[in-house]
Amino acid sequence: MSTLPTADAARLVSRTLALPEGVVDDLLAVISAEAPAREVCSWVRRGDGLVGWGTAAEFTGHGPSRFEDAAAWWRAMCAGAVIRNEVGGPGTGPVTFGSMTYAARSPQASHLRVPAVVVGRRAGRAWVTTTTVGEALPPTEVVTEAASPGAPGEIAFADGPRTAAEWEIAVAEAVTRINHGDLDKVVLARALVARAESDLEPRWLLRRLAERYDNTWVFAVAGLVGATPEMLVRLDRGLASSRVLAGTIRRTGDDVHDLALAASLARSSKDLEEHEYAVRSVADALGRHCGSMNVPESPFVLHLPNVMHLATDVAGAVDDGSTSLDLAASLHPSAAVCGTPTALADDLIAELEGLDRGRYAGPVGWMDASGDGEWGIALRCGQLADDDPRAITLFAGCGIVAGSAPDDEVAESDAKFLPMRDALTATA
Ligand SMILES: C=C(O[C@@H]1C=C(C(=O)O)C=C[C@H]1O)C(=O)O
Repeated sequence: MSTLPTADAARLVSRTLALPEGVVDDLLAVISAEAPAREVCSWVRRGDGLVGWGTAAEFTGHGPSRFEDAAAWWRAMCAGAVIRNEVGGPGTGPVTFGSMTYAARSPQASHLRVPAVVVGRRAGRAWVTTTTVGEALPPTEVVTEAASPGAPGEIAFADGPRTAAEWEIAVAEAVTRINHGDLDKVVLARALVARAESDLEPRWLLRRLAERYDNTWVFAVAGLVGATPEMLVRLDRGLASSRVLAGTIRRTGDDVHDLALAASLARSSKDLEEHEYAVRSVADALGRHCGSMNVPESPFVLHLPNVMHLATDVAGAVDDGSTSLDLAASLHPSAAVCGTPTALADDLIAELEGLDRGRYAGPVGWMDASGDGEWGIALRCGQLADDDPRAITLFAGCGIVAGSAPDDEVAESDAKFLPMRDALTATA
């Protein structure tokens, strides 16, 4: 069902040039104002990362083989490529952004997208890559600040397939199944639909998200826009690392009280148990590709403006030639977004959630021709509607374990909607 290129079509031609200091102070500001919403690509954290626009090549895939098909497509595109790269290092040369569906059963497509123009920044160095499919090197792009995006105006929010009250009942049912011994943990998600007065611009949302959530990766791929705090896997010249999050507490706005809450989160047996399942699932999957691993014994508390999470950074030295997308495929779905055991949790999600997650909770990120890249989990995000430029569906989910209280989980999901809700309703 996937669109694989023919050998002829696979000839990527790409040129990467260094940009002088001062040209790119703000990656998000250089994204072309003319780019249609679905063409805007972003992966930016604290000013570093990659943005892109335009289309050199595109892959869409479905079903259980979507990761394999995407990996084969990128290998074919890179095998025939002509690459002029005067910068070097991860994220230079031709780059594909990607966003994969959470579930193999989703009717929605998984995407790889090679922008015509990519601008990157890392440790004070900036570059521009132009890519095309054909014979001749593409012309270079003049990188400048684009016109500011417009605010979306008044926003109306409506329930997704389930109201909060209906979702609470689904959570209660999940707790019953867990107490009955059917499984240990399941992650259930809910959706909200937002409709704006004016067309929604990813550039507006990205900017607002980056301003407030500097501990996250601010992403956009094929209309999926968000700010994720969770790094599924980064591969940088053989070193793989992953930031596992699970176990959450809402912030109150009172810093002293929040510190006390952070201390209680680090001691909460319910949250530590939920966290341990997620770390195990990532460490086991990554361990299959790595000669040596570093798995810290206890988590730290990651502070975000809306919530705090238990977090563990896992690392390993990859010894089997896997690319970052191969690693993302074997890590997905982790217990942070699915549950434990995986197959039972996945079945319960299908039974109770009443939602097509689409690409929410799937891997989102980028990869270069060497296979290095970064894939986060698409959380704290929204999917722009295909048929309505003013509509976006927002998603939030919570890990449910034996000690979970359904009303607390509703409040936690509300807190997880906040980054996108605030970005939509910000006035400037
Ligand atoms: C599923 C989401 O978040 C995940 C669930 C968490 C939890 O239940 O504690 C914490 C971080 C994420 O791994 C989401 O934000 O939608």
